[in-house]
Amino acid sequence: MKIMIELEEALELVLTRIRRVETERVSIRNAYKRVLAMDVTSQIAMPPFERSPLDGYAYLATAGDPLPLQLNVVSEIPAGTFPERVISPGEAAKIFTGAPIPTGANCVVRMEDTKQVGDDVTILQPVLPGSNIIPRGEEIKEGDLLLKQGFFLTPPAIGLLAAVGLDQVTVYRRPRVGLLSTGAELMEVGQSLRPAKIYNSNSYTLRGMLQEAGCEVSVIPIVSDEIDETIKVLQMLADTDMVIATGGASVGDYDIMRHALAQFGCEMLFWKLNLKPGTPVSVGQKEKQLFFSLSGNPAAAMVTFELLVRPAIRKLAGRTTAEEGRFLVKMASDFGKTGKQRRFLRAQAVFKNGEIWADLAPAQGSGILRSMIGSHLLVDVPENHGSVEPGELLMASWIADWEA
Ligand SMILES: Nc1nc2c(c(=O)[nH]1)N[C@H]1C(S)=C(S)[C@@H](COP(=O)(O)OP(=O)(O)OC[C@H]3O[C@@H](n4cnc5c(N)ncnc54)[C@H](O)[C@@H]3O)O[C@H]1N2
Ligand code: MOO
Repeated sequence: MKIMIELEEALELVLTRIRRVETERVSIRNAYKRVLAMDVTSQIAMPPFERSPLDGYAYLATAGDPLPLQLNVVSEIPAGTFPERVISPGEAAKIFTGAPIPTGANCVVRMEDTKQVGDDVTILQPVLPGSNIIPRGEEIKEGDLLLKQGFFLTPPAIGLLAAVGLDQVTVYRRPRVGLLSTGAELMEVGQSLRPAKIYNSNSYTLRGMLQEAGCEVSVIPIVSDEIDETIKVLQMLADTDMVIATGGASVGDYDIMRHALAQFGCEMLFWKLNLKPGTPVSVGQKEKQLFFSLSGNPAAAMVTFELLVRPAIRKLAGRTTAEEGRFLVKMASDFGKTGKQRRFLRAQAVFKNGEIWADLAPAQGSGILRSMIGSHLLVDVPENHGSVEPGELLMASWIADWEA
């Protein structure tokens, strides 16, 4: 097992082990935030017919039309009505927005530039041939590739599926993730706090992050620091794709997680990342299941979730669209960095003069959950960097899917 590796190496080790989940058919009504498992091509053109973008009159325009132009209104075409009547020279059809252009007409003049009296209309502002006609297939042609496999279905994407008449799509099933918190000091909410105990918060934080990432989550209430009990719990999670445990990850006598994983039959990929917070991460694999043992420290667990677990879930879920990129931010605060290790700092994004400034959360301790409230960014301070100065440029990434 490798010990103390770089994040990038850890990501590669983990991502090569991940096979995306199987597929299922769902109604587009239930497809929001699901991942497409098929390429979607359109069977129809959109719009399926030439149509009018405005309310007015359709007629056959020529370059030398007199001004004003007198026409005989021979039909009316509301949206949704097929125009049977062919329009001959000297005739016009009263037409409404979204209605098909009648045969024989080659333009639409807007209502405001006309005057109708009885069956006669005067065109006060004649238009050129071709004016105000939306061509068939303006947006989509038959056979167009609309969305690729791996696309994360957003509201406009689902609207697009509806626009071309698809009522069902093949998507990847939701990843199933098991979550457990270890620690003899932990208590569940709803009980009064006993001496030397704290409430379990990690299960709640991570459950939300997993649900937001589109996972089905099985939460196991608190597990003690016993290897045997931990193995029993891991057995209970046999039908999950991934298990995330917090606590018991470090070097103490009660830090049993990686030993439990190994005894359970996992191949251990690595232990410890060369970064802070969250150094003592380990990852194991048993058959198709991946196991992440994260630090019990609440902020450290969230940061390593962002850095390592989230990309793994994206791949498991079948997503292929680009991850949120990294970008330069200007530091709005200083940070007296003591250790040599690479450090990820939590910061609020502040927009000033068209630039993104990173205003650091006041407390950066691994256990300080409040530092994640209102933090939008993880700022990457390289190894051996020394203290961070205000105005300095550093790389950062968005902490996905959160709002302040
Ligand atoms: N001698 C050493 N000690 C420690 C080292 C080290 O290298 N040598 N590493 C430190 C670092 S860095 C970290 S990070 C922590 C990681 O500890 P564990 O992953 O083993 O986590 P625990 O000890 O179980 O818990 C740490 C901290 O977080 C609290 N906690 C745990 N679970 C929860 C939960 N579900 N909800 C809320 N809070 C939780 C726990 O009570 C501890 O206070 O190890 C250092 N030690
Ligand atoms: O790696 Mo730990 O989270 O720094 O304290």
